Amino acid sequence: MGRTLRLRKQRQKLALQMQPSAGERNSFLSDLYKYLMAFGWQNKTQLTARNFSGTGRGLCSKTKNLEEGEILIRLPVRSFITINTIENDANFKKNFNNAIFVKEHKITFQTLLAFYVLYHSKLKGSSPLEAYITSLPLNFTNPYFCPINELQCLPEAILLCTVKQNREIKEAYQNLNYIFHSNDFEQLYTLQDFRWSYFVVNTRSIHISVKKLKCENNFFQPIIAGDCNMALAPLLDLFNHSDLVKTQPDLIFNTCDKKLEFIITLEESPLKKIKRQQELFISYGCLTNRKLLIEYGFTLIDNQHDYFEFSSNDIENFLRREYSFKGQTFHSNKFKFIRDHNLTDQLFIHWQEGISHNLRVVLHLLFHEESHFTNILNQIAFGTSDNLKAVNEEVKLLLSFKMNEYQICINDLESLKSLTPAGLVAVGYLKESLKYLKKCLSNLYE
Ligand SMILES: C[S@@+](CC[C@H](N)C(=O)[O-])C[C@H]1O[C@@H](n2cnc3c(N)ncnc32)[C@H](O)[C@@H]1O
Repeated sequence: MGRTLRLRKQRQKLALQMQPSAGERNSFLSDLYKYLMAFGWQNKTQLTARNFSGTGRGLCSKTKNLEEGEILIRLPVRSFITINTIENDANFKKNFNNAIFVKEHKITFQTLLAFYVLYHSKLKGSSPLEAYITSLPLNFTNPYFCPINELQCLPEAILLCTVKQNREIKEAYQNLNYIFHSNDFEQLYTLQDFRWSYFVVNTRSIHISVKKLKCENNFFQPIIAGDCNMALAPLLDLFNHSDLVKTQPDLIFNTCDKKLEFIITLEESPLKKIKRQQELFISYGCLTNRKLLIEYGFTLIDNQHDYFEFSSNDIENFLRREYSFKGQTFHSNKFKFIRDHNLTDQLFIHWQEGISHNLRVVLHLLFHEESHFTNILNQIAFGTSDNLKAVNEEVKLLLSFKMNEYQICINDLESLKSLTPAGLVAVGYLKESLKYLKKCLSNLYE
């Protein structure tokens, strides 16, 4: 069997495995409805969950056609898991002794929220959040979940992001172990389990202003680094993302029951009318495919918000390995200047808008500036952009260099015997990036 056919079959098999069987399908929904209705929720838009081809599980309206300007979902904020939920959970708080909270072991609210989900997932039938916990996915497809042999095939920039996530997760877990009041912490809550709950929060949390929540207790306040403007929102977190829609989240005060409500309005959609049973999307923000891959474990085809970012390592590798620069030397003062002035931030290319200002400056300084004296470099970098020479030829070489690297990554991944769901998603990202780089390159030749 050819490699492409084998991979296609593998992809189809995995897609089937990831789909719940007929019996399991949406069995969580009725309990989730009951959970929400206990807080006064009315399913005004008749939302239901379904499996959609291409995006997996998502939401649609069972009976209503919806259009721009309409509210997609309206939920009572009391049904969310917020800092208030945690602060008001006396049983949960019993596991902590806030007298030993020290600044060396501070945790982010994301960590506390992730641990709260994990804690409730272990309570099984006795958790008031059981209906919500049951609605959560068991697996994720972020590159973080790629096994070593797949990770080794990924581009350095992706690998570095997963290394960073790993460091943050381990540090968070150690800090939780320190503040949790039991010697059995690691047996009760394994690092493996914590990874799951960490990604539950990473892929599903929403932003909510803590000021509007009016926090009554502050037991955890001394141990939290940063703000608590984050929440888990049952049902709402079943909406998939689209780059083509514009949605507006709002926190409003319902004058009838005098309670806070969270609503999402559909502001713009390419489909003016979304028919019943058709998938409803929200926007998670203007996110690039790299961000979607790292944080959410998926990518979009022809993502409207995409651009391609280069790191300082990319530029260094390009100078070191590009064949046509063999024998060429680049003065170390230029590198120092570029680093010291943070010119390696925001090095990107957009297929229509071209390269970012910083990328233009960096390529000019490296390839077109004869002087290496700081005052001259300063004048060029921070003077008018008329001083900058055209760098099209260097950009073409940089794009070809990067395309070659991505093609090698794809070949390496596809030559593995089998790929995990996370590996398959990573291949999809690489192919989409390659397509994007080709589009940028062909624009330069026009
Ligand atoms: C907030 S949840 C949305 C509901 C999720 N599909 C579920 O079954 O629970 C976010 C996750 O959904 C998936 N997702 C969201 N939008 C997607 C899209 N356009 N295509 C593919 N997967 C998507 C990703 O796995 C992401 O991490």
